[in-house]
Order: sequence, then C-alpha cells, then structure tokens
Amino acid sequence: MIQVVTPQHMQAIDDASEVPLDELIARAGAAVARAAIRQLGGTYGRRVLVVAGPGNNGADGRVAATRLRERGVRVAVVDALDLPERLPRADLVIDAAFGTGFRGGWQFPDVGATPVLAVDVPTGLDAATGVAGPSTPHAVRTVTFQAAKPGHVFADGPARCGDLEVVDIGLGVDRADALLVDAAAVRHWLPHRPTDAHKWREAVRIVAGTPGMTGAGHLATTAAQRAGASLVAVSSPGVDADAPVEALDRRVPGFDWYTAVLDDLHRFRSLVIGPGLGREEHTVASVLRCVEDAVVPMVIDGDGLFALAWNEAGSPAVLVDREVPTVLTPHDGEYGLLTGRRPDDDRLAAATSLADTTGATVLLKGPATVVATPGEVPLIVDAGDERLATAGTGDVLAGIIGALLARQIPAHRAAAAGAFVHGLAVQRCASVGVIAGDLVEQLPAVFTDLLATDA
Ligand SMILES: NC(=O)C1=CN([C@@H]2O[C@H](COP(=O)(O)OP(=O)(O)OC[C@H]3O[C@@H](n4cnc5c(N)ncnc54)[C@H](OP(=O)(O)O)[C@@H]3O)[C@@H](O)[C@H]2O)[C@@H](O)CC1
Ligand SMILES: Nc1ncnc2c1ncn2[C@@H]1O[C@H](COP(=O)(O)OP(=O)(O)O)[C@@H](O)[C@H]1O
Ligand SMILES: [K+]
Repeated sequence: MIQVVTPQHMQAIDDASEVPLDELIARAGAAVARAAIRQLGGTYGRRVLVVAGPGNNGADGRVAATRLRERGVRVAVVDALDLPERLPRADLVIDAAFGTGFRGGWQFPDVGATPVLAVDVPTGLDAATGVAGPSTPHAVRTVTFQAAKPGHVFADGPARCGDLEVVDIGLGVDRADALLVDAAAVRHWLPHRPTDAHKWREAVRIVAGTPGMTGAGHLATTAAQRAGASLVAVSSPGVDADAPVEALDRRVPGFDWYTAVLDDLHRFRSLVIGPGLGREEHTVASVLRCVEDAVVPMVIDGDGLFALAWNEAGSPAVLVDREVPTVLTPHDGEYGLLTGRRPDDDRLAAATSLADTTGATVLLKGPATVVATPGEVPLIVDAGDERLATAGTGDVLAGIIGALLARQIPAHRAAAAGAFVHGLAVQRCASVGVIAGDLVEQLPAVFTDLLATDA
C-alpha cells in the first residue's frame, strides 16, 4: 500500500534525515526528468518548459531541466516570479513553481492545451487537504516524493494531479499517517472459505428496511450474500410483504423487533443495522438497545446512525461500552448528526477523532473514503468514482462490510476491504445509468478477479 504522510510530518522526516538536501533535490529532479521523458514518449525533438519557483520545488525543476538537456531535450526554464509576457512553446510544461511552501496569491500562467507535469503538487493545491487554488493547473501527472500527501487523494487532488507517481528518494518514513488501500492488500486480507464450512459459520443478521424503504433492506441483504455471507437473515420492521425471497426472512410484523433480533443473535457472526430503517421513536429506542446488548460485530449505517445521534446519553457513551467491534459508516451529513459538526477539509482527522471518541471503526464516506480505528493506521480507499453517488449504494456497502465481518476479517480491514470491492464493483459497471443493484451483481466477479490476481 502507498504510504500517505501529511506535509507537516514530511517536513519533520526531511529535517531528521541524514541525506543532505542537495542530494534529495538531485534525486527528486532526476525522477521528474524520467517521468517527463515517459510522458513525452522520447527525447529527440521534444521541447519542455519548466516554470521554476524560488524554493525547493523550483530547485527540483531546475535539476530536471539539466537532466533533460543532457538527454537531448530542448528545455526552457522560466522564473515563476519573473514570467515572460509570452511563454516559449513546448510539448510539456513542468510545474515546479511552488510545492508545499506555497502561501497563495500567485497565478499559474495559462499554458493552453499543453500537458502539465507537476512537481510534488500542482501549484496552489493544498497538500494537506487537496483544496485547489484559483489557478491550480490540471496536471496529467504528478511526481511526488517518498509518500503521497492527503492533498493528492482528497477534494480537488485526484482531478488536479492526474496520474500520481510516488518516488523513493531515500527518506525513511518512520510511520505513515495513512495507507492507500490496493488490490494486493485486500487480496491478502480475504480469507478462503474453509473446507469444513457450514452455513452458520459466516451468517449475517440484518435489520433494514421499513414500509416504503424495503429497497434498502434488499440491497444490504443481497450485497451481504454476494460478498460471501453463508446465510443472511433479514428483518424489515413493519414489512409484511415483498421481503427478499433469497434470504431467510425473520418476519417481525410489529415494531417490537428488538427481542426477536436478540433472541437468536448468538447464531450470527455479524449484525448490520440501519439501512432504510426509518427514524421513528420506537426504532431509535430499539437500535440503542441492540447497540447495548448485541455481542456480535456490528455495522451501524444510515438510520442506525441517526438513532445513535438521537441518543440523549450522547452517542459515544453507548458505543464505548461495547466489547465487540462496531463499524460506523457515516456520510458527511450523518457525521454531522453524530458530532454536531460536518467534517472539515481534513478528513483523516475527522474520521480519526470520531473513532477515538467512540472506540469504533469509522468509515467516513466520500469520493475518497477514510477508515479509522483507535490504535490502527487509517486506511484510505479511492477505488470508486462519482457513479457511486447514487441512492442505495451505501446500503450495498453496509451489506458487504457485514459479510466481511462475518468472514472473520477484523473490523478495520473489513471496512476498508468493503469500500474497496464496492469501488471495484462500480468500475465494472456500464459507464452511465448505474443503479445500486448493479454493484451487487458485479460482486462475484470482483471477488473472483481479486483472488485470481497475483498482485
Ligand atoms: N521531503 C520532501 O518531500 C522533499 C521535497 N522537496 C521539494 O521541496 C518542496 C518544498 O520546498 P519549499 O519548502 O522550499 O517550498 P516551495 O513550495 O518550493 O516554495 C517556497 C518558496 O516560495 C516562496 N513563496 C511561496 N509562495 C509565494 C508567493 N505566492 N509568491 C512569491 N513567493 C512565494 C517562499 O517565500 P516565503 O514564503 O518564504 O517568503 C519560499 O521562498 C516540495 O514541494 C518538494 O518539491 C525536495 O526538493 C526535497 C525533499
Ligand atoms: N463523488 C463520489 N465519488 C466516489 N464515490 C462516491 C461519491 N459520492 C458518494 N460516493 C460513495 O457512494 C456511497 C454513498 O453512500 P450513501 O451516501 O450512504 O448512499 P445511500 O444512503 O443512498 O445508500 C459511499 O460509498 C460513498 O463513498
Ligand atoms: K509544483
């Protein structure tokens, strides 16, 4: 997995390093030159323009210019603080104006359609948060050093950075602030079903869906089944008809579902509670009793999170007392309900602080999803894309995580692996018109591919 380190932490690593700064800049510049040649598809007859600033980012760019000239590339270097009226024509612009030391107020020049290769970050992109400045270029590729920064992954980062290349320049990273989840890691986390498996071994209990919102229960249920649960029993409180036929349907016709669920919960390996459950007072009360009394790993999603937020004792109180893992899956609105404040631009910090106050695994949803658990290095999943911003995809995710918990994957990894396969599932879907159920259909193929890849 690619390490993610905050710019502040990277500065401390840099300061503690025994490698002289000149040497680091020489290595960084050489890596930028190599990336430029790959981007240009050769050297002969190619023209490169380097926009170089006054700091170390500019120094990286100037080294790259020297290396490129040595390889026969025609290179012009312009000073970011003294730009000519007309920029020299080029096949590639190297943005070495400013990196992590940018303090705003400088405009990147208009380079028209010429592709931009960014050094460390496209100028003006906040390396801590990914928030772009008004003139931050859209790079086709960004070369960064030693570790990715949060800014490459969150907010405007992915769109402004293009393809991200992380180059080892010989700085030892003492600890990562987060890890970017990849297929090799998830493959490693997924257990094989034992030969002596039986249907109760990886059974998932789901409480989801109410009249008018049965779709949520159906999506969570089928997702859990397709993600490898050996048996799924679903209760949709108040629903008498049209519950999914494939699942074992524990009908709970009245609203007093708490007793029915707790009754045989010992037979199940996980509990998913909340998708489409509604926000009635009796629902809130039953969710809270389940959180208190259910001694199985639990995913609390959607209206389950609403119930927690509604808890007069304060949501952390019921959660910290749990002796088995809990996964909370808030989007920004639900995070706001739970904490009183929507997450700010530092999403790693937002997820981590909620995990610390609740003792739970927190999966903070978004274009890049963060998974934080007390005592674990946070995980970031950026496998999906904007087609996931579709009603019901969160219900699918909750079901997948429930299945992975039942398959005995520890909560931190189960949540991240769930988000990762959820992202892979959308990648396999048609380019437009994706609905949440399509993700469920893709799951067997996603797992098959993951397990077949020799990554
Ligand atoms: N460990 C690593 O990862 C390594 C990282 N490396 C590289 O170092 C880069 C960070 O270098 P850096 O600290 O020198 O900052 P950088 O962005 O070049 O600019 C600071 C300069 O710009 C100036 N300045 C800022 N804004 C301005 C404005 N609006 N208008 C005018 N001036 C402005 C600012 O002036 P000041 O604010 O001090 O007055 C200062 O002089 C990093 O991104 C990476 O590329 C490698 O080389 C080695 C290993
Ligand atoms: N722009 C986006 N790019 C990638 N993934 C996204 C984007 N917007 C939302 N998602 C993902 O889509 C899912 C939406 O979940 P959620 O908001 O709970 O939906 P619902 O409640 O309708 O089921 C989450 O997994 C989230 O990470
Ligand atoms: K730059």
